[in-house]
Amino acid sequence: MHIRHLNLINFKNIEQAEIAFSPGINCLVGDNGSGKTNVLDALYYLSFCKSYFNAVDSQNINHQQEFFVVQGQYLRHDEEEHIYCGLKKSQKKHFKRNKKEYSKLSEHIGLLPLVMISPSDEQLINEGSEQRRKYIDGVISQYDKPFLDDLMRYNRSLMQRNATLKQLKDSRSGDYSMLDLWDEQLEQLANRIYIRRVDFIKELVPVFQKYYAYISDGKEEIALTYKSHLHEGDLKGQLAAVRSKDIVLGYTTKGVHKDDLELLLGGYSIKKIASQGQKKTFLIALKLAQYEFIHKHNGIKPILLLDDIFDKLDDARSNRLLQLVAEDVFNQIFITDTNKPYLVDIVKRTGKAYKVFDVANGQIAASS
Ligand SMILES: Nc1ncnc2c1ncn2[C@@H]1O[C@H](COP(=O)(O)OP(=O)(O)OP(=O)(O)O)[C@@H](O)[C@H]1O
Repeated sequence: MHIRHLNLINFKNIEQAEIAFSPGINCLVGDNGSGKTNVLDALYYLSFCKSYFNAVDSQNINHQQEFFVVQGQYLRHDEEEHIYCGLKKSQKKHFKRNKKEYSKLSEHIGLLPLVMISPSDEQLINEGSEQRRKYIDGVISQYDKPFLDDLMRYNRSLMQRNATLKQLKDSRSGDYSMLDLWDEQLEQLANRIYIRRVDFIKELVPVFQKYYAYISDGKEEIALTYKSHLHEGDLKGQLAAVRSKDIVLGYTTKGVHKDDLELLLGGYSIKKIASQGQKKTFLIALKLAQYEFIHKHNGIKPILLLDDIFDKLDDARSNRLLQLVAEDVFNQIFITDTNKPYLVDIVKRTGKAYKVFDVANGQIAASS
C-alpha cells in the first residue's frame, strides 16, 4: 500500500499543494518552520482522521482561511482508494472513502496503516503514564475494534464509580449497592483490556529489543515492562479492599486506568538517566517494533513517516538506522530533514527509488 498523490488546501501553512509521491522514499527538505512536518501530519490525518500534533481540528486550518481540505489517492491491494478530509470552521469534519462519507470515523482506522516517528514522541518517556497507555491502546485499537469499545465502556463505568464515590464522600449518603455494580462491570472490562495489553507487550518487546540492540550496536541493556494492578490478581477483590480509601479520596485507585510501562536503561529510569540520543534510539526501536506488529496483524506494510530522524544520533547509529531503512521490511517512507545534501546522500545509498521535495514557506516543489 502506498500514497500516490496528496492534495492540500489551507492545511496549516500550506495554502495549496499537489504532490505526486514515489512508492519508495520521499524526502522533504527545507528550513525550520517551512512546512515539512505539516505534510507528514496531513498524511497522518488521512490514516487516523486527526492530527498527530494538534487535538483541536480547527487549529489545523490555515490561520487566514475558513476551511481545509486534505485528499489522498492511494494504491491498496492493487485498488485505487480516494480519501477525503474536509473541515470548515465551527462545522463537523467530513471524512470520505471513495466519495462515501463514513458514519463512524473509527471504521476508517486500520485501512491505511501508518507509523510516525517524531521528536514529539519524547513525551512517551518524559510525561505521565497516561501518554504510555494512550500509545499502547492506540496501537491495539488499530487492529482490534472490540478493544476500543471495551476501553470506552471501562472509562464510562470508571466515571460512574468515581461519581458514586464522590457522593458517598460529600454527603455520607449514597448507594453502596451501586458501587457493587460498577465494581462488577470494571472487573469484566478490565480483564479483557488487560489480556490484550499483556499480549501486545509480550509480542512487542522482543522486536523492540532487537531493533534497539541493532541501532545501538548491542552496547546498552534496555528493558520495557508492563505494570498493572491486575498482575496482583482479580480487580474486584482489589476494589473491595480499597473501597473505604477510595471513598475518602473520591476516586478509584485500582484498575487498568493506572497501568504503565516501565522503561529502563541499564536498570535505571530512562527518563532520568538516558542521553538524548539514547532516548531517540529507544523511541525509534519502539516505533519500528510497532511497525512490524501492525504489519503482522493487518497484513499491510504501514507507511513510515520519519520526522527529523537523524537529529541527535551519532554517525554510527544513523548508519545502522539507514541500513534498516534500506531493508525490504519497509515499504513507502517519508523523511524530513533541513540538510538536503546530507539527506539525499543518505537516501541514495539505500539504492531504493526516491523523490526529493523542496519545502519553503508552505510551498512544496519536486526537486530537479
Ligand atoms: N493553522 C496554521 N496556519 C498557518 N500556519 C500554521 C498553522 N499551524 C502551523 N503553522 C505554521 O507551520 C509552520 C511549522 O511547520 P512545520 O512544523 O511543518 O515545520 P518544519 O518544516 O517541519 O520545521 P522543523 O525543521 O523546524 O521541524 C510554522 O511556521 C507554523 O507557524
